[in-house]
Amino acid sequence: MEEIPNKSHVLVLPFPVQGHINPMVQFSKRLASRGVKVTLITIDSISKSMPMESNSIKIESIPHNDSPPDSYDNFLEWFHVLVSKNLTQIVEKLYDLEYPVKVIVYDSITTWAIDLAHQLGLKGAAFFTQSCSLSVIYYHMDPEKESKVSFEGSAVCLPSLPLLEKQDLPSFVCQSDLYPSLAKLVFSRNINFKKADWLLFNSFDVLEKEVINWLRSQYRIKTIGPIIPSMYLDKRLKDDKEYGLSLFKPNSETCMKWLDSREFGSVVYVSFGSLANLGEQQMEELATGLMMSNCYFLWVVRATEENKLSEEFMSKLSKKGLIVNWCPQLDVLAHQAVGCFFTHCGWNSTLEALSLGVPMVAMPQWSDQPTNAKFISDVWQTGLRVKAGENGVITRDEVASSIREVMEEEKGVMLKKNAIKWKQLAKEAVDVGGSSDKNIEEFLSNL
Ligand SMILES: O=c1ccn([C@@H]2O[C@H](COP(=O)(O)OP(=O)(O)O[C@H]3O[C@H](CO)[C@@H](O)[C@H](O)[C@H]3O)[C@@H](O)[C@H]2O)c(=O)[nH]1
Repeated sequence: MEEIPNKSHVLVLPFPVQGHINPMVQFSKRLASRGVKVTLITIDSISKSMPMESNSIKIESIPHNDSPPDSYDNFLEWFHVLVSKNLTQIVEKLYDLEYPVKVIVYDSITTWAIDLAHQLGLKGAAFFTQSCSLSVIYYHMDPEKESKVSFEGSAVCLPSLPLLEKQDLPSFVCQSDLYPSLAKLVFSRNINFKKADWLLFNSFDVLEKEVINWLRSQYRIKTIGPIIPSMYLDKRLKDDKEYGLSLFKPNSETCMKWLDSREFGSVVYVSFGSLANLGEQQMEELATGLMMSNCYFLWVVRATEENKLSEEFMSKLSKKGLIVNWCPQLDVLAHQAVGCFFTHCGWNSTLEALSLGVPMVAMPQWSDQPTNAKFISDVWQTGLRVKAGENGVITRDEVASSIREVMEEEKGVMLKKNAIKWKQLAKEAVDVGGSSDKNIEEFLSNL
């Protein structure tokens, strides 16, 4: 029987930072591959600096005269104002009888988008760029909630989650005084549970089974991940090798050439994502620890962080390592020379490592990363977590010994075995008929 085309038009509105753009652009491509029309809404400073490399989705870019503010909080407010001013006009411009705009898929952090969607007579789907576990923690520990759970003892027990110690909790829970307005904003994501028409999570059922079951018992959530370019997992979308909208320019050729000349499983790939800033002392310990591990390493140090590397380290670098400002991370993780990923545990990096079967050394920094590290080390058992010294700094010895444990010791063999198991399960989730695939299908058929 011939399939009836789904003549819907979906608008996708990511919060414009790399870790949020990647999964939402990728989700857009997944939808477009099923015949719906998809328009990604972003801002000029993003679309102009890096033209989109996908012709399956259209871009609607909002012009702005001023530069986006540097601080995260101010940026969010600035983005809110800009979108509010322009959204009606964009929706009117996209008016099409044959492919009517039906829904806005918005970043769960921009909770105001659900009201805008509803005012325009559209549905709103909140897209969560972090794990389901995070949402359950935020749900129970929301300071505004009357029956909130507070962290007092040495550990907290929340429904469906493993026992969480202080070091496993998101930074906004333990250090809310450190980032008060950002913390408020993070917890305000809970509004999505009340208002959104759909709740879409970049995760997959078996990965966070208990947590997802608990969330499902309360809300109609849909898991649609891991949402990474098709060529690395299910290979269903032809030529889908990159997310497509990179805010940093990767040194692809240098990285791949360097990796090609290394032996199987001999390289540690090190990256802290697009936002983290390590202190100078921590950079020094990390740099020395990498040298001491005696393994080859490919380290992404963003241009703004490079001045933290000492001359002494740089003078010895070429014997063991390569530093680049940005790399094609998926290609790197998929390379046979890479034996482990030394990571800050951003949710995308975590999912990418799981999907490509790469064991990890977890060195979380803030936000959701400590909880992701807990799952990596204790639940999925695909990595080790470094232990901080008394002043909170991870020492050179700790860096070197953790790497050696994953790269050379018996424990590393077990971690690799588990990593391969998760790779297979991730593939099954997104393959035709898999749990995430079915959820995307269902989302579209109910538009
Ligand atoms: O050299 C690099 C380094 C990273 N990446 C990509 O950039 C993304 C980074 O995302 P993520 O690992 O999630 O880290 P952050 O950029 O730090 O992401 C922010 O957003 C995530 C999703 O909300 C959160 O989980 C993180 O804690 C938060 O810091 C990934 O897709 C990587 O593949 C590259 O392509 N090249």
